[in-house]
Amino acid sequence: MTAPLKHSADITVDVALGDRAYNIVIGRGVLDTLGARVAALRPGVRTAIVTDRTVAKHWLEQTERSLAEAGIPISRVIVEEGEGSKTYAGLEKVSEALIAAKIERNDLVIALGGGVVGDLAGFAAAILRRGVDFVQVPTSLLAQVDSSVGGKTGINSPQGKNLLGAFHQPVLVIADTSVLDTLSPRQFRAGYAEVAKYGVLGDEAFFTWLEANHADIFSGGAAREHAIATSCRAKAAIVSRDERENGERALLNLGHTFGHALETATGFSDRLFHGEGVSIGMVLAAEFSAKLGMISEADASRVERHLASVGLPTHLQDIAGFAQEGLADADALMALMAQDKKVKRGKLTFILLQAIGRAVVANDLEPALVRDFLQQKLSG
Ligand SMILES: NC(=O)c1ccc[n+]([C@@H]2O[C@H](COP(=O)([O-])OP(=O)(O)OC[C@H]3O[C@@H](n4cnc5c(N)ncnc54)[C@H](O)[C@@H]3O)[C@@H](O)[C@H]2O)c1
Ligand SMILES: O=C(O)C(=O)C[C@@H](O)[C@H](O)[C@H](O)COP(=O)(O)O
Ligand SMILES: [Zn+2]
Repeated sequence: MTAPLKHSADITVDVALGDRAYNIVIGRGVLDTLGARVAALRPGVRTAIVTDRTVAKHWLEQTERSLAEAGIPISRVIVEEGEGSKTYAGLEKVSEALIAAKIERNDLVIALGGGVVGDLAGFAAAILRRGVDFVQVPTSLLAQVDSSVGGKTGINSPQGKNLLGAFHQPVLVIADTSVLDTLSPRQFRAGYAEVAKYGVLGDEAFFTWLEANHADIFSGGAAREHAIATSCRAKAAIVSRDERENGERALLNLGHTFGHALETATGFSDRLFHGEGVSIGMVLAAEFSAKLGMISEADASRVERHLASVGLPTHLQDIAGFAQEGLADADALMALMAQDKKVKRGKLTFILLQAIGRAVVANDLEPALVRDFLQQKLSG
């Protein structure tokens, strides 16, 4: 039994990317330091905050106050919440608003929100006047542990997840853990899937720690900050070694080949949040690894048990409306997975497990093997 953690002072994690390096600042209340940090980083800058309606209701005033107190001019763009904004239409809305606000090349876009706002605002910043810097202020658990770090930005196509985008690193990430207090339990849980992912893919000791400490993470204890910082360190380390996913970074995609296909099949709707798709996808990846003889059935069950124990969906049948057309159909899911960005010369790439804490990139998998596995899961 480990001693309970105490709430720590702010934690800073460096993302070591040479001239694109930046800090992730994690802690309760760090949102109030945003203005001073931005002013120090970019004296005289003007900003445009991009956020969604729900986040604006809870956190826009405090964000604007911090910037205003540092004398920073602000304009704002507010989009609808949810994946419906991570679209061509959402990108047009944000881009045109930034142009109308006369955001110049040396100004800053501030993404205040979850992964949807971060990906959307980051992509708009990447293409506005061929590239404007941006700051991530992640407000969901998922965004604090994953999407705000690493510079993947983009939007969805009706044909697949994140099919349009750019690598565009933020210049600063401010992760105020107190903003998570207003996040819904279902959204918090969805974000937890990406936390567990770091343990499953590369850190068995962290996974074991999560098994013992998840209740404290969910109730807002000090374990929460530790989990967020550990996740950010893991992602920062991988991204700094392989910024553009030529190799090792693909490990961060554990569960996503299946998960993204499921999100697309459910129309990027509330039937399945991204983290929920990752949860089911991670279990499928573990079970597929077991079927291929790479890990034991017991290890695959251990992954499933932990995710299920926090209330995450872990089976295809857990998705609302599972029996509807498209989902319970192995060929349809195979067709969706064919659009995955890891596909090379038409061949699927999967992230599989050699152990809990040791994921590997598997290229060239025989499609029939994947299809048979899916068929078995769909009818099981
Ligand atoms: N770029 C990356 O590396 C990366 C990594 C993981 C996920 N993603 C993407 O991130 C998206 C999912 O992100 P998400 O789970 O944050 O979803 P999201 O951005 O839709 O946020 C979830 C919901 O919670 C609300 N919300 C956010 N913060 C809140 C707060 N503090 N209080 C109250 N409500 C709050 C939002 O309004 C929204 O309704 C997906 O599109 C996924 O593809 C990107
Ligand atoms: O940062 C990465 O790399 C990831 O794969 C993190 C994922 O959690 C995230 O969902 C990412 O957006 C997926 O990337 P994609 O390239 O498969 O769209
Ligand atoms: Zn993800």
